[in-house]
Amino acid sequence: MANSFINASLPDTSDRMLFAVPKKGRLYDQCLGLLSSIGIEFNRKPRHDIALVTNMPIALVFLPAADIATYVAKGNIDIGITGLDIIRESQTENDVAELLRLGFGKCKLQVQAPLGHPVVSAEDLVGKRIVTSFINLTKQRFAELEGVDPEKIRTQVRFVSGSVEAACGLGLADGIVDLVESGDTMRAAGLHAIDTILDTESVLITNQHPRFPKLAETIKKRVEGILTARQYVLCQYNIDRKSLEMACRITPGRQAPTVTPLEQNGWVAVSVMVEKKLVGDKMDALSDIGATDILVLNIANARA
Ligand SMILES: Nc1ncnc2c1ncn2[C@@H]1O[C@H](COP(=O)(O)OP(=O)(O)OP(=O)(O)O)[C@@H](O)[C@H]1O
Ligand SMILES: O=P(O)(O)OC[C@H]1O[C@H](OP(=O)(O)OP(=O)(O)O)[C@H](O)[C@@H]1O
Repeated sequence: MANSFINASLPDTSDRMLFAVPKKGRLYDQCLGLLSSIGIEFNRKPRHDIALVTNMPIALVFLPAADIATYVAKGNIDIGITGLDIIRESQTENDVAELLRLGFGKCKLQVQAPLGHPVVSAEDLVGKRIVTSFINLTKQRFAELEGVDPEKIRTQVRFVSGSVEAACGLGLADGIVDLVESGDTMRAAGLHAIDTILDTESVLITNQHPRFPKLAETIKKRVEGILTARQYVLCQYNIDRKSLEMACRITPGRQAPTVTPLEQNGWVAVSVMVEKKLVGDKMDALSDIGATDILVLNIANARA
């Protein structure tokens, strides 16, 4: 059960859903962008980690991404955004409900070793020294490799809180486990990836028993609408009715295309949602079967 913040210098959050957002780091900008696109308005005073939303009964709580899953799991926070890696590392997956994958903060948790060394697979690091911020996931992976329980592994797994990639160069580790997106940080440290433990991205989570289930559902639907709008475009074109069946096979839409008769005899106008990443191919194919006036429009928001 979430507690309100009881402190005279803090705003009264007792009647508000507490929504945790990373206070800095890789997910921060994307989260603020998402909050703005779902219509959440707030004023955050400098150095304040709680901000009252002005147009919904919500209080935003800015927390380290690494702590958000734990707060949500324990019920101190009702809903939040964090990384899948953090949920798994904090072993809270059974205590939080994953509402939506958000499509940003995508990266891999990988075992890495110095280039030019004989270590070419994670098995080669069994019994050696590993440094990481992801102690639990690392121990689980080496437990699998060693065929024992995580607390019985021979591999020495040591925690550092950041700049993990420096550990091998400084002589503290034979290998590391850390997040990799572009691979630039890894390569700059003279490392290469030898195993992937997890593919991660940011997720919207709630407590299993949220205090404000209707409001949490509203947030989920709004976010879903924005994700759909980001993923799809609206494609409009004209086509001879004789080719309509073929055109509908090319652009079946999410549900079905909208078809409107044109004044021009035997022709129809089609309006249909198309996945953004496929739109070039779809336009080529439509053009090949004689479609004309093919237009592609961005979708600002959507609701199923
Ligand atoms: N390079 C990256 N690309 C994409 N997502 C990332 C990347 N690095 C981290 N993330 C995601 O963002 C989350 C927060 O990581 P980030 O490095 O921003 O932490 P932080 O809050 O700044 O803390 P720290 O001070 O420990 O770095 C990670 O758990 C992961 O889900
Ligand atoms: O593959 P890349 O695109 O180079 O990204 C990977 C880096 O990003 C993260 O750190 P971040 O830069 O967020 O800072 P941190 O080391 O302080 O956590 C992660 O810990 C890696 O170091």
